[in-house]
Amino acid sequence: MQTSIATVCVSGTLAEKLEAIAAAGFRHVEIFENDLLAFPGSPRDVRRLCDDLGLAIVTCQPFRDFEGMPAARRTRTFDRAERKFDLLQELGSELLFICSSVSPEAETGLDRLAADFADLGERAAKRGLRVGYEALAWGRFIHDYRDAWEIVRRAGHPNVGLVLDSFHVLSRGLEVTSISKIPADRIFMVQVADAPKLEMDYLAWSRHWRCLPGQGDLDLAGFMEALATTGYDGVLSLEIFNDRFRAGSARSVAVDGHRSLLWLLDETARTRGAVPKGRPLLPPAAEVSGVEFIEFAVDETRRPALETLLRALGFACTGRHRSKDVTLWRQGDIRFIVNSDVDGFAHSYYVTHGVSVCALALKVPDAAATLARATALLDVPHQGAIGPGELDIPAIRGLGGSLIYFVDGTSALSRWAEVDFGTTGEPVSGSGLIGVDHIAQTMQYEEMLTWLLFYLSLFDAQKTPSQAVMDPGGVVQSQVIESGLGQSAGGLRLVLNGSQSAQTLTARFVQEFFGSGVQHIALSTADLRATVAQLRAAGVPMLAIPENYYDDLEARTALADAEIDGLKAHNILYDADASGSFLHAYTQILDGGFFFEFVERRGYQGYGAPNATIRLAAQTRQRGLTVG
Ligand SMILES: O=C(O)c1ccc(O)c(O)c1
Ligand SMILES: [Mg+2]
Repeated sequence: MQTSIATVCVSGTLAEKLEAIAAAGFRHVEIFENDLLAFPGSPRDVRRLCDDLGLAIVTCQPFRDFEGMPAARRTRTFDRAERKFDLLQELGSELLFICSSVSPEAETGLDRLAADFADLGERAAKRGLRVGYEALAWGRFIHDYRDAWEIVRRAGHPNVGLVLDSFHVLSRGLEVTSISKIPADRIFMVQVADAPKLEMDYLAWSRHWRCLPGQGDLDLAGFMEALATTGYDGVLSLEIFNDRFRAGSARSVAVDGHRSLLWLLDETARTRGAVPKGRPLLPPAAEVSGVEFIEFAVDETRRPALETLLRALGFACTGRHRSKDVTLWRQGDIRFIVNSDVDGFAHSYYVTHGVSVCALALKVPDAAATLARATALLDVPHQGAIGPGELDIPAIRGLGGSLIYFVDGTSALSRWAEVDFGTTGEPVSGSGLIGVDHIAQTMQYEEMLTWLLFYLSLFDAQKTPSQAVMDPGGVVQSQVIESGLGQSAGGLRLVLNGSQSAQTLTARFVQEFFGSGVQHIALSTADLRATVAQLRAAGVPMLAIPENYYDDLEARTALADAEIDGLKAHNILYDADASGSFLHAYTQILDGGFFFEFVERRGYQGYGAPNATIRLAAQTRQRGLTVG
């Protein structure tokens, strides 16, 4: 299939849209009618623009309210279609795209509608053009692709075919098995869009809430599977009407769009076990089995404070880099790197963001294959300066320009700590911390779908339903991404947070950090009370939780009084789900808006979301922030 995108998906003028679409690697484009109407040049100019950018125009759509017009209007409607044929020929496109009528004047009857298409097909054939028919989910009479197909079938004209649009099929919950019975050469074009599951009318849902494949809840895999069964090998075009995309960066949406299609095609080929011609399978989605290390960027002046904190948290400096001003800190299975080297990536990250997490290293089965997959999905590889004898760990750009390194257990990369660092011999006493439980990244609200797609397409990972969390300054959207269910379960847990309200802590972080980045890291322990007691004794500033919270716990849970007193004494929050219970506590917000969380999971699978409001209010109080 050939990937394509409709100009309606991205922001800007038509020229800007086309430029962004070509820059993202597309070779086919659908011009949306309004973009053409608003363009201050002739259709031939648009064609030239596309030619120069290497873009073929698949269609200029839609053509509305064609079929079923009463006799008095029929001639005029056909004249309108002839004018559209003229336009298409000027654009160098051969497909007239008709969406099902919503006209109050339209009449129905499958044979009656088929006759209109047969006549139009004849006119199209004379010009070497074709006519495609799409059932809109809110079409007056035709809103089911199976009816549209029946009309196309009865029209019985080789120049009349069906257009499928995943949104119109899946939003109505239509079965997709009938797609697999349609002959491939009768399908003239396919559009894809995902969408979150929402209870609203089809038109508003479609015009504002469509999103890229993988970002929503529709069963696109099932749709693609049925389509692939037909042997269809034509155009697969994104048609996304989305308010966020309209306000976002055209370049970024176009790249995300291309990525989503490459991913969708790869997933489809993979589940079918059939590799399409000219499109080799990508290396498989990486199963992340853990966080290998987390790297902090600092400078000489801020380094002592960070080291004091790490020591108080129970970490020991176990390694010193052989050629750079970089140290390795360990406790349990947690490895932190503190980078205050004045050359290189970490330093430039520090200059922009201050003390911050500048890189994450993830444990994958095959680091080279993961880098190859990332590159095929249009990620940007990063090549840092390599010191003598030092390992070259594969890396790509992640959120806010930070890095994601890939480390595997099979190549020389597994020995990065010994190769790059000399040991200090410092023993680790520890505070009971065992591993990295999850990493929370704070970003602009508009970027959330980008990073959701980024992680879901690169890694073997799932999303859980997005949650709205109340901050004293507004609403924060929170999106969890977790690595697969098999061996890598729990290997990667990420929480993406974004907010449209300027006064939330989330939004303030993005402002003060000068961009998006890691806002907190949650570390696990088997005994949170003991860990917190030790941290407090070592002087770690913990976040104070109000009494009322514990009174409420007493009222709504079956926890014993003594247990609640223990939680209260340590400022520990509590949650439970069907699989177990969860204790968690936070440091105060530290330098740069960053903080740590400490968690004890007792079979529990969530993230303490019901407590997020309490935590955000406590942090707002800690920082003396006012809202209003
Ligand atoms: O919202 C619409 O009107 C509209 C137009 C053209 C399409 O292809 C479509 O799916 C929807
Ligand atoms: Mg459509």
